[in-house]
Amino acid sequence: MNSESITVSLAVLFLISIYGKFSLFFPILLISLIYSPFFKSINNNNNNNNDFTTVRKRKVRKIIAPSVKKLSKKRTGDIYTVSTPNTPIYIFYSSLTGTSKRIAQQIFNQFKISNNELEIKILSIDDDIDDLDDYFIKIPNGNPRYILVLPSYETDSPIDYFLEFLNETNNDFRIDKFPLNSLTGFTVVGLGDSESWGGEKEFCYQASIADNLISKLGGRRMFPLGKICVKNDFKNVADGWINRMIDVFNDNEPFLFEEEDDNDDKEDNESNSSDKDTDTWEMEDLNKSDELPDDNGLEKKQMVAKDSPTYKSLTKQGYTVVGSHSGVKICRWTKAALRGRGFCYKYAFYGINSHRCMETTPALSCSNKCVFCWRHGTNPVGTTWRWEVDKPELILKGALEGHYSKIKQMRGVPGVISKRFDEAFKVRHCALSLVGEPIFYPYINEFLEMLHDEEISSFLVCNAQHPDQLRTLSKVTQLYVSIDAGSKNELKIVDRPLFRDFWERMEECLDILRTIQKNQRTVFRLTLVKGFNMNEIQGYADLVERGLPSLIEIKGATFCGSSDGNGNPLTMQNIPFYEECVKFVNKLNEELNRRGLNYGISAEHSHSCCFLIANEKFLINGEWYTHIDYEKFFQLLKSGKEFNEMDYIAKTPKWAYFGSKEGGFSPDDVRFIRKQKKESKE
Ligand SMILES: Cc1cc2nc3c(=O)[nH]c(=O)nc-3n(C[C@H](O)[C@H](O)[C@H](O)COP(=O)(O)O)c2cc1C
Ligand code: SF4
Repeated sequence: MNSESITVSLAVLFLISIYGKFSLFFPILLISLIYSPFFKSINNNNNNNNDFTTVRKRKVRKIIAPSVKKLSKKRTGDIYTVSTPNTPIYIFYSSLTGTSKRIAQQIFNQFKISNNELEIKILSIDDDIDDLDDYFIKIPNGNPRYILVLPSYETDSPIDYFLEFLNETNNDFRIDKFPLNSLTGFTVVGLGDSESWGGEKEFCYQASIADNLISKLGGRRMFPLGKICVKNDFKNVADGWINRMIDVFNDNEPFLFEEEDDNDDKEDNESNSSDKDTDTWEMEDLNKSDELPDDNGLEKKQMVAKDSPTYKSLTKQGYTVVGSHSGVKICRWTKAALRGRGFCYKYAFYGINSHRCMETTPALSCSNKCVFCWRHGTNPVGTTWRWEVDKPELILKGALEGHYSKIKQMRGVPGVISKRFDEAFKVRHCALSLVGEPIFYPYINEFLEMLHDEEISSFLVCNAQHPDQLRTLSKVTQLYVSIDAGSKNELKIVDRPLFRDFWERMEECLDILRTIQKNQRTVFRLTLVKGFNMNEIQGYADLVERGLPSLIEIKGATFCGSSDGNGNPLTMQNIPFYEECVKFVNKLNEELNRRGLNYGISAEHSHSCCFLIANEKFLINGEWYTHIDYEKFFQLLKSGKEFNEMDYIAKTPKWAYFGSKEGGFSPDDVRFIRKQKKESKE
């Protein structure tokens, strides 16, 4: 306790003691408050000791790095020397606009030049690491050394998720309190812009938080946190930090590491406040923008703020960002249908008019990082909603405006059919499946109701990771869950889920489909990726048996860019051929029938390598009824009565049948094959 607090406390004590009968109670209360952890933490936060050899107070732990020697014990705790043999080095970085990636690469190259023998790896936290647990909970062998290169963004970015992960690990009682103890050591370098974000809690603030959290998780700081401004003598400062750091890492000189003792807590707390707070950073800084505080008193960021790199990346890819977390994009089938060049597979399977369909999402963030997803590295990820929330009215209005403005741009395109162009200005279908996870949006039910009020059908796709939201989801025209693999191992590889209990979550979602949501028209969507998820027929059949969906859509993955820097590791080798997909579909159908589950292959859209297996309740008198009577659906909704998926079925046209000569291509349209493709076919 410092002298000011003692003076204030004595004055307050004196005043209170003049109240006769409370004279004993208040002084006792005040004294206990002064010694309480709350007062202590306020007091401690005023101390900004940045000595990198000390760490925050914590329980004493077993030191398991082999090269740690106890030097002495003093009142504040034990002091160790940690020698730095040539253990492997891991350079982690996160980068939205490339600067941190370049610095990480420079560190990698310089280490290589200085010591060719060194085992050294460079990893993008966002793209190369499927599971953060593998590096920040279970540590790779050999007591490695970690170097983290982190930019700071006041707007939401993948770094927020990384910091959230470190913070959760720090608070998770199931996990070893000091998982980073087996590292030989670590250092962090932050990149930021001190001209625009010069405040103490702004400049490189996320690197500071990471540095603090890694230390709390048991990491031993081998070199002080670096903060480099990209606008201010950038090259010199960066070179200086990197050179000194590499010298220190290579010189094998032991460094000091101090740890606090938990035995004489009270005494230490009282007398050593000055060496407790190496960190002036608290978790509130994770969310430090000036937006509305949430229920926990934390401040919230926008998911995709207008000035963020994510916004730029999404708009460059043709998305219209609506509000701060929703998006709309005109689909290539919508354009094709406007030009009479064919409808998407949903026209063949369910009668969706592609030119009257809007593809949108009220939540651009996702809790997976699927290998076949067309989103590119910068997209927001998270397991909980940590952003500002936009109202459903704003989202629907903005999405329709964005969609119509893109339709308008099509007016001069050769071949646009005027009737379809007119119709396109009254959207009839909404595919909630663009990127991200629509069910994550806190007002998804209100949003659906608004769509239905406008007589817009809703096809909602979810990733089977949010059972709580699925349980309370209201009626949709068609409810999808993505089933991206038939086994836990494959699902982890394909979806790269953020949830640790991703498999159990998926199983729970399937149980919900079979029970609570049994009246919905449910669809499993399988995306086949060669070399990833095409073998586990038994596993897929188990999942079908568990969820009992009305329909199963099976689609060969489409190629959406190289693995070069966009977080998508697929190449053309992973895209299955039509015949390979047919083989898979036949096998799955046979397995379902073998188990006594009545499904049949009903339709196909060979053009996009897409197939439909349907429950045989949709096969009436030898004819398939997988199409939807949309009018009927809205009538039923308005009636307020209970209804199920069989109440709004319609007949499937023969040209959409599996094996038909049209292969699901609408006979009203003309198939257009791009010149290049045509030539290669010929
Ligand atoms: C939208 C936006 C927000 C930023 N916010 C901060 C900030 O809060 N603090 C800071 O020090 N730098 C901030 N910066 C600067 C970046 O951290 C800096 O440009 C960094 O080099 C980016 O690294 P990267 O290219 O690896 O993504 C911001 C930059 C942008 C574009
Ligand atoms: S259903 Fe999907 S693919 Fe078909 S038009 Fe709509 S958004 Fe495009």
